[in-house]
Amino acid sequence: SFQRTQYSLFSSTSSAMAATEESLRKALSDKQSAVEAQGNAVRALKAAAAPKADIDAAVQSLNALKLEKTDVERQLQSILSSDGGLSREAFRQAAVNTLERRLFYIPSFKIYRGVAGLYDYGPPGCAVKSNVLAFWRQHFVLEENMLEVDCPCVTPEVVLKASGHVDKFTDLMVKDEKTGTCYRADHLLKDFCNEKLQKDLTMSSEKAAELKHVLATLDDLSAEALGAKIKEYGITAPETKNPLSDPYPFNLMFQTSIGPSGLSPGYMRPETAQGIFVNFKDLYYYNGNKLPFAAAQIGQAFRNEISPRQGLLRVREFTLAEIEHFVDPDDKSHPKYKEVSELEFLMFPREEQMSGQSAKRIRLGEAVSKGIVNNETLGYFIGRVYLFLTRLGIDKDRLRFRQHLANEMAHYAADCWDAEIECSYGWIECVGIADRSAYDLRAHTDKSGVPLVAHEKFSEPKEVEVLFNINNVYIYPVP
Ligand SMILES: Nc1ncnc2c1ncn2[C@@H]1O[C@H](COP(=O)(O)OP(=O)(O)OP(=O)(O)O)[C@@H](O)[C@H]1O
Repeated sequence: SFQRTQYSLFSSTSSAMAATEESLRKALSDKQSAVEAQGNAVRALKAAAAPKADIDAAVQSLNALKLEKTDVERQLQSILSSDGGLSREAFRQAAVNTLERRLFYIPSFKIYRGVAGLYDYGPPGCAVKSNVLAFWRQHFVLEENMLEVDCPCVTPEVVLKASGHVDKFTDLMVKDEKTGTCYRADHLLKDFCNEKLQKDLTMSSEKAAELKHVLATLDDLSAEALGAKIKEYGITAPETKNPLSDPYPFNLMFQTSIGPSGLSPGYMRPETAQGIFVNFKDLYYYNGNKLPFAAAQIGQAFRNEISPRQGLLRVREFTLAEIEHFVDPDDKSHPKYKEVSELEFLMFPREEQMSGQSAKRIRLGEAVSKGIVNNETLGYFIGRVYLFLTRLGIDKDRLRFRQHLANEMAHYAADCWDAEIECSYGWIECVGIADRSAYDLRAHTDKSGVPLVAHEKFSEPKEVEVLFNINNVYIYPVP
């Protein structure tokens, strides 16, 4: 309850704050121009040796304008650091100190000075975690009759090669050119934009809009584009101010080898989903060879994050709870969709992000019928995640569903939405909901040679034409 009371101090909604901020920035830039013009007028009067009364009157209006400008500056400053009088940083520090003192969590291996991104849960932390997981299991696995599995964390290379993780599970990294310290390139750019927006009161509204656009499209930037922005804004290493290298990809998986020979490479799994995909054939059989069905898994995931920060929000080992729902690609309706279609909450479609608008309240049914959300099944899970998070106690005004930008999604994905929660670190992704098409099943079918497919029995026999390209053995089923 301590936490909820403190958070309720941050009262303004972010969209109202954004509108006020924009109008204050505009007012400040108008006042700045007026002060400059009046200053020029005073100088011109003095140069022309105008009568003293005229000069005094002009100086008086200049001073009045300066006062008005200072007033707008103060208002802008106050909304930029606004949190009801309690600084977010100070509040967070107080919360962290309390949680650590009461052993909700403890930096792992503390007596050896700890390891960044690794944490232990103490007794109350274990109790909270176990309650959250029990509720997750109840809300998703039991209420939806999902098939739960529990697979190993150590995964042979072949599985993660097939899924694309060995080649593509990377973040863009930059290095301090003198000390070699590593940073995540997009995080440095994000911090730069946020700090500028908060602290640079003289920034024009055009520049502010540009930085907001960079923030909105950050996940969309290629290594080259990120490098160009870092250079353009003169971003340097945070601690030393040394120049930074160009961004380059770093694979986040912890590598290991399985067995004593060292000949069988493996990785600590970066997600639990692959365990479900490789078991598809048996799970489908267990489900009576029928679609749709869902499988779920709760377990540890490991990511060698470049520079873990933000406490428990970005760590190197964490518990993931994942669901894979398998559906007929030609029929993505959901029998229980009606149960969630009337829910209304904050959604942030990609169009709004690109044009610099804020998230808005949309009825889920409307988002699906207008095609903003790609299909009913995806919409159903967005609704279920909304119910899960709000029943867990998340404030619905600090919860939004943000659609991935086109390039942010993997090429095979049809649509992706992140549930984001606004906390003292800003909007943080907590759940990812994606229509991944049949990419993973197809990839494991190709690599393993075991067909991970479902069959549909038509009520009437159908005649289909199949074209064979003998050279490449491509098969084109004609619907
Ligand atoms: N290092 C981490 N520590 C804690 N939670 C994480 C970490 N990485 C991802 N998550 C959480 O796991 C969920 C699923 O992971 P997903 O693969 O979608 O993340 P992601 O999009 O790769 O994350 P990001 O791009 O922020 O690194 C995310 O929604 C996020 O809440």
